[in-house]
Amino acid sequence: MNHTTRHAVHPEDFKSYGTQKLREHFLMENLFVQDSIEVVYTLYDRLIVGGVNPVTKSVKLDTFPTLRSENFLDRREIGIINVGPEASVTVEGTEYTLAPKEALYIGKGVKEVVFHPANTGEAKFYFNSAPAHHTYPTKKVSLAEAETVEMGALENSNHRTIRKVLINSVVESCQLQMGVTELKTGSVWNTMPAHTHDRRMEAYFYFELPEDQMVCHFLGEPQETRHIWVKNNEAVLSPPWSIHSGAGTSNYTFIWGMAGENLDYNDMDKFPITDLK
Ligand SMILES: O=C(O)C(=O)C[C@H](O)C(=O)CO
Ligand SMILES: [Zn+2]
Repeated sequence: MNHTTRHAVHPEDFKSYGTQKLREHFLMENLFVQDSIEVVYTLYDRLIVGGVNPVTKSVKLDTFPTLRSENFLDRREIGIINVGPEASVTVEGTEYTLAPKEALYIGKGVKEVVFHPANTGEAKFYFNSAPAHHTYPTKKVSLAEAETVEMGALENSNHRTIRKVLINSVVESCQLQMGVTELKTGSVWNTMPAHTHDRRMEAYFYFELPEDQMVCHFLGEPQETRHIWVKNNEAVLSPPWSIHSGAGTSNYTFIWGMAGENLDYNDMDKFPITDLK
């Protein structure tokens, strides 16, 4: 397992950041390394962002020094979404086969989680993990079980399907929420009108983006926005004071994950498009 730490940034300092510093603090590249688990430990609600790419062998979710716990999930919960071909995850001996984009919630206290290679193609799992003080049961969630909403319109280049897979109407969790948003062909804008939610931080992971295309991801306070160019299979952190919205040079899919003060997806402050700066 390889792990790095991201410290929290003050919005006043953020205003002075150039391209390199923005990328160092907010962009998460190289989340998939063969037969390894890549972990970014953030100081935003202590959310962990991770990627697993088991190819030649199964890979166990080990603890790492920052956690100072015997097992990764001793004081945490985790949400895993399959971003590769069908592949399975074993949780204390029970195997869960995940079709593409299916999700698995695993509660606090589980001692053993193992990610397995796919039968066809390269398995890839993306995960978010947050501190937890209560144990909720492990649950697999299919896309059909997700709370699904259609948003936007092709005329505004933002027609998309938001699937809330790990959300409190579908699965019990302490603070973690995750979902999968798919842009329709011809639509490129996500999360517009943009919003913030001071009560929760968020991370976006972009995938199903052609290798020669990119997403221009916008972040910052609504009247002090900056951008980061993001490639396929890369993630971006969004502090609670920041908008998180992107426009791709093609359509794409992304996973959003949140942790913080509440579990209320609709608790967000939307900004009129014409107020953005
Ligand atoms: O396309 C969207 O809009 C989203 O998917 C928005 C995210 O779900 C989000 O930002 C939740 O806070
Ligand atoms: Zn949001």
